[in-house]
Amino acid sequence: MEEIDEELEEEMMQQLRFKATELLLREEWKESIQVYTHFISLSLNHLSKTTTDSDRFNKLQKTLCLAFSNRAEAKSRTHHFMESLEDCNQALKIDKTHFKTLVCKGKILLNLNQYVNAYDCFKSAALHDHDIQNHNETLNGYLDTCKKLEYQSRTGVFDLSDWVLNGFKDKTPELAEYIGPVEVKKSGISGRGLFSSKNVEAGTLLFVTKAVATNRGILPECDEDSKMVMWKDFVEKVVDVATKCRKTYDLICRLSTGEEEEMLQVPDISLFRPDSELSLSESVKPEVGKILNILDVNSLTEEDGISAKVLGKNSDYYGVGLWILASFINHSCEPNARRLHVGDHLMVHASRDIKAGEEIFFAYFDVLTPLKKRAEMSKTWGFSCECNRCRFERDMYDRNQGLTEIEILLECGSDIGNVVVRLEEGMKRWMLKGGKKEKGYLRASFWRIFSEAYQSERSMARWGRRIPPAEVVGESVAEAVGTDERVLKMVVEGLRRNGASGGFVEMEKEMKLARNVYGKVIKKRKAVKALLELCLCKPTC
Ligand SMILES: C[S@@+](CC[C@H](N)C(=O)[O-])C[C@H]1O[C@@H](n2cnc3c(N)ncnc32)[C@H](O)[C@@H]1O
Repeated sequence: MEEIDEELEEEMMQQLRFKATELLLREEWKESIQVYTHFISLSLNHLSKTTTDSDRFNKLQKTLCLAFSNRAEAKSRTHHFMESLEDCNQALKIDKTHFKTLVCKGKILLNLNQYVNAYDCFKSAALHDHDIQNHNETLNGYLDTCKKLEYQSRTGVFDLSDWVLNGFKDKTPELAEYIGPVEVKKSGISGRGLFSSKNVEAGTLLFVTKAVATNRGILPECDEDSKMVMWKDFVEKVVDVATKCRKTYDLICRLSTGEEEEMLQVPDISLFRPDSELSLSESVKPEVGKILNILDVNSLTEEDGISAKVLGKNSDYYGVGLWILASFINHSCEPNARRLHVGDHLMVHASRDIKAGEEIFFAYFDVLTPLKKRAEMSKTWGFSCECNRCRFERDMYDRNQGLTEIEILLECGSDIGNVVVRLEEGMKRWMLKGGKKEKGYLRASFWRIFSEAYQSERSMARWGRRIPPAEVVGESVAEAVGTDERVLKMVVEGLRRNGASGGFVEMEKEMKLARNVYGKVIKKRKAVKALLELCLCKPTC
């Protein structure tokens, strides 16, 4: 009787195994996971009873190892990386040289930014490869990738030059996660902030981090409905990742919901390092409401990130994402850092020199806009900006009528050149002592009129002699509130228009400014020049 039962059970296991393999081959991952789970549970039960017959025992162990390995593959395809890793470990417990499992585990570890551990897995796979000819190339590719990413994440040496020089036609470069000279500390602005732990020069890479999730698309004409659909999909993606990875969920939960920021804990920077402890605990049921609040406060859009428009994307492109470490950066209307989106990675670099202990800020929204507009924008983020620039400008509006008069002139449709002259002359009167930085602030706030005036031959013919050259205005803005592509374009066009371009000093000036905008991750001079030319072709916003 027992024998018949056993036979039946074996036959059933055989059928389950065939079915699971078939589903795996058809890439029906979820279904295949289910069948493998059933098979594994029966096999484990069977194995516990098969202790005397060593041949049968070994055969069963072998099929069990393969089942764990295949289920790991299916789980990794559905992004259940932690569970997949557990299955790999189970398979390797049975056979630590199991080629397929070693490769699968290597790929998961690579995905989880565990470059050294991934390298060890691929190396071990290469040692136990029975089909050297077929696998060599793939394995060598993985080994090279691990080495390259480990080097990047250790040294912070990244170079996107070749990609740029190829016109962004190659596939997006592979990037490691990297944490440079930064730490999270209590901020004088609100809650926590990210701070520089060293003196760094403009252009220096501060960190590179991969998105928890992103959602991208082409949205013509600011289509709000489609934006909503994209947002909903994005939220679902974040919840999905949080459900599948406890570590990510724990990190997300450390982010601000915008309320009671002073009570929030300051996390140690080591928590964000790619090699920080992985927790293999089972998946969690995230609090969706909490995640929603966190996403409201911390998601970044790519539409204003330079890569959206420069690095190969068109202007209708809209992308939204959550990058955890970047979420500790507070906003300033005179930022000292910029972000560059490359694929799902966010590269943050200093756009001005930053001293050790100084807080790092980037702009959450366009800061080349008047105070009123910036106040509206920060309100949508749920705060009122108290940066030096906002305080200075608020004080200016309170103290004298000059700026209000400038705004009235603009509203009345006065000649742009005339308004620029009024502003320039007003600034001489209002800022009796130098006020170089303050001039830069106001020029940044009235950026639009400067930019329109320089574009208008009529205005320049009439008012040009009383308007400072474009490069002077651009440089003062860059110094006061930092650079962006529009500032770069204004300076370079100004230099070229005045015939001042081409000399060594001017060339160096252009290159330095471009490095501040794009960061030192574009190493080759030729690539910086290519970006510069691309930026000059774009219409002035
Ligand atoms: C992405 S988080 C920045 C990190 C945050 N301070 C924290 O402790 O997690 C955005 C939130 O920080 C605060 N914040 C950022 N910049 C600010 C600023 N310039 N002034 C006031 N609050 C700011 C606001 O509460 C905003 O909702």
